[in-house]
Amino acid sequence: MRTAYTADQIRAAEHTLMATLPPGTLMQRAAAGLAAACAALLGKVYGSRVVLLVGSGDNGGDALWAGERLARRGARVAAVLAGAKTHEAGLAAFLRAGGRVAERDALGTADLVVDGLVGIGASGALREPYAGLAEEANAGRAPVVAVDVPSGVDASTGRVEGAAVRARLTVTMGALKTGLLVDPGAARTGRVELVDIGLGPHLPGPDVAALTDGDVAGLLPRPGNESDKYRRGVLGVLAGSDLYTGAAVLAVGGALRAGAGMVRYAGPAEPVAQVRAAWPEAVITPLDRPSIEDVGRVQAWVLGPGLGTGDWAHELAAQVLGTHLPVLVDADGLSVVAGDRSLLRRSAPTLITPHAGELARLIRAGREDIEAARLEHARAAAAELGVTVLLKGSTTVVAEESRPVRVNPTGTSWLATGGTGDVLSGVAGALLAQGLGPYDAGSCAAYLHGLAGRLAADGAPLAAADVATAVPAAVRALTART
Ligand SMILES: NC(=O)C1=CN([C@@H]2O[C@H](COP(=O)(O)OP(=O)(O)OC[C@H]3O[C@@H](n4cnc5c(N)ncnc54)[C@H](OP(=O)(O)O)[C@@H]3O)[C@@H](O)[C@H]2O)[C@@H](O)CC1
Ligand SMILES: Nc1ncnc2c1ncn2[C@@H]1O[C@H](COP(=O)(O)OP(=O)(O)O)[C@@H](O)[C@H]1O
Ligand SMILES: [K+]
Repeated sequence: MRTAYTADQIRAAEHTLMATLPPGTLMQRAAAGLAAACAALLGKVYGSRVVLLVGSGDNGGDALWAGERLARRGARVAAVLAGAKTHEAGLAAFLRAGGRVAERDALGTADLVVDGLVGIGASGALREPYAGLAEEANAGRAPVVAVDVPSGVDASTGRVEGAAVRARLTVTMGALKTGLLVDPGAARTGRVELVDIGLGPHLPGPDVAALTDGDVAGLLPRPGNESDKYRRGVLGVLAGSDLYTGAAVLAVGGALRAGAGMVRYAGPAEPVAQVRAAWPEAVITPLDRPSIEDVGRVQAWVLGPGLGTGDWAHELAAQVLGTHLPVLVDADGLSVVAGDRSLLRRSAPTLITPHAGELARLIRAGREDIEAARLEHARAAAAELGVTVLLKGSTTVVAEESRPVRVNPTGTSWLATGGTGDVLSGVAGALLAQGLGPYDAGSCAAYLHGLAGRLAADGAPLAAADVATAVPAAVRALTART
């Protein structure tokens, strides 16, 4: 598990650790790691041109002390001082080592730029001259190494208001910051390297967590010797309508590929014909009225993709959410519950899988506000609705009350195509049916779906059905790597 923390959490841990150490020790540890990472990126240190963007706080101090180390190894290091004040000891050591203070035009000839403008002490959008320097660094040819966080990215949330550095590499001190894992901030970090400064024992419980291959491999249910199709977990899928048939086919496909012992599909004539043709493995109940009575026993339900939003869908939603089984609500199912939130008041686990627009309708917020602050809104929705929330998008997050938000590290923007969400609902539903709780089912499904998306795309466009097809390969890949 990779864990990440807010700026306040980091600051508190640093405070405790610093009290046990001689002054300056942490900054020296940070600078040593930063200088080593810069040297590795440069390849050849001697004679290379490094430009430091130095803000007024300790983030600038880190940059200056790392610049000092690089200068001692023969790099030509220039510091552009952006703040009204500068870390005094860092600047003095930097100058002693042969570093020089320069104007911003030094950026034009840099081989490497070190962004030490602001770190966890930043507040609000970058002000001038910081904002202009960040943009100039982004426009240049030299790779940018961000110190702790790319300046302009909110370390605690990943929010970006205004200009922000776009780094090739972010060297972060002590522990990951939440903003490095969540878009739009995560899109600015490049590769993230963690420098151990001894903070570990002083950190509290994490703000967010990201699963790894090993975590997912450990959580995924596997059939044992004694397994049969019923014991592995049966999923019921209520999806599709005569108008929208594809959603049913894709959701059932995702579920079958994600290890359900059996998938029972129930729906009207058109999607029944399509699902039957695509998936002979599914057990099908044609519905001429909205009732789950004849569907047979299941261990979990998926409700919603392509279902429509009229009386038919409302009736099915009321019945399924009235059971004591885990239910995943997606797509049209979310529109139905947005119109009648009392349907979500139940004691069995409920996992909802909205994209930003669907969550906006559910919690009466603005879509753009949700996209800019995914974590906060997913958390707020989980608390307000009393359900587990998987918020889809460029960074998928899974929020459940009193637990760190799980931030999904896999995926590719090739997944931004119609129908991939339907596949995800099938995958997550299958994991619920196999006995995972909604928090693990949601976060493992997002992980597998993102990995399957990467395998299916492999640098080129994909269709949603390809993602379902690639789910077994994703399971194999992550198992092989652990
Ligand atoms: N503590 C430790 O033990 C260790 C800390 N470490 C390092 O210290 C970093 C934290 O340092 P920090 O606390 O000095 O804050 P920091 O991020 O440099 O910036 C604060 C200054 O920036 C300014 N400013 C703020 N917002 C702004 C804006 N929007 N636009 C423009 N300017 C803005 C504001 O200055 P002002 O404008 O008030 O002059 C404020 O005072 C941390 O990220 C890590 O790199 C490591 O060495 C490990 C050990
Ligand atoms: N820019 C992106 N980067 C990565 N994944 C994305 C991006 N945009 C969308 N996705 C993923 O693609 C899927 C789209 O789901 P959804 O919006 O429900 O589409 P649909 O309703 O057409 O199935 C989600 O899993 C989402 O996380
Ligand atoms: K920075």
